[in-house]
Amino acid sequence: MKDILLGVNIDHIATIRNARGTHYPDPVHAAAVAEHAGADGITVHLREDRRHIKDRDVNLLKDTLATRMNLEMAVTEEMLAIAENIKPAFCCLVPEKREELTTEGGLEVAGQLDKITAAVQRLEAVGTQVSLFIDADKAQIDAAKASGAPYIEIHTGCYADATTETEAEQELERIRQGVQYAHSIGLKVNAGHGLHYHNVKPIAAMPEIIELNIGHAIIARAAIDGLANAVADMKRLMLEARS
Ligand SMILES: CC(=O)[C@@H](O)[C@H](O)COP(=O)(O)O
Ligand SMILES: NCC(=O)COP(=O)(O)O
Repeated sequence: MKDILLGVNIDHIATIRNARGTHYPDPVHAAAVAEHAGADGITVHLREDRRHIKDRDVNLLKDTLATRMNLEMAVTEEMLAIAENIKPAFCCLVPEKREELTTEGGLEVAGQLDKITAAVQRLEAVGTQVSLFIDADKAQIDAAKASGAPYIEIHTGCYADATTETEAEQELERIRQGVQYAHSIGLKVNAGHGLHYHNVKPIAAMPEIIELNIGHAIIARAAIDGLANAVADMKRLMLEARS
């Protein structure tokens, strides 16, 4: 059985921290725990609006990660300058809309090939391997190849959001075709977005995929799985105070 890698996206540890403006939970701490549990890499999306991950997190993770950072970011001058300074092992270029709840689709590479190619060259020049977050669409895959990026990450959101089995099967087949085609033209293929404990297996079974990036579902599961201990600890402290 061929190995598959897991990149753990810790954005939503920062979402919880930022909800109260506290110092906890700290994404840096979460990254260490995820690595200890077997994560092959840590993914953070530094959004232009800094709604979850902050510059401080990226700066600290750069010095503390035992595995490797996959920095997701929009293709803007500000983000390119940050990445040139941080020099993450991987940089995943993603589309970004200020109002969106989460990433809504793949990056338009074919329509802005010169801009993406220039970004790839700048990042590769500092030793960062670039991945393009794209839909499983032949034109986008061909454009990704033309840009010189060694990796793509196939957007699995439409599969994850499918509301019927038929729709999920269709999306899965579209992803399968895209993954196989990208692999056949020499691209290294990752995948991610919206994957959870009930939908991951058919994607993980695709042998061409090197790595899955998964965040929201893992952080959500951690909150639920950790709740019993968290409540018991608090109750113990309160009772101790009365003893
Ligand atoms: C690019 C991608 O699929 C994810 O990293 C997603 O954008 C995470 O961003 P949020 O955590 O803000 O949803
Ligand atoms: N690129 C996908 C990612 O990093 C995690 O997405 P999600 O699991 O939080 O939807």
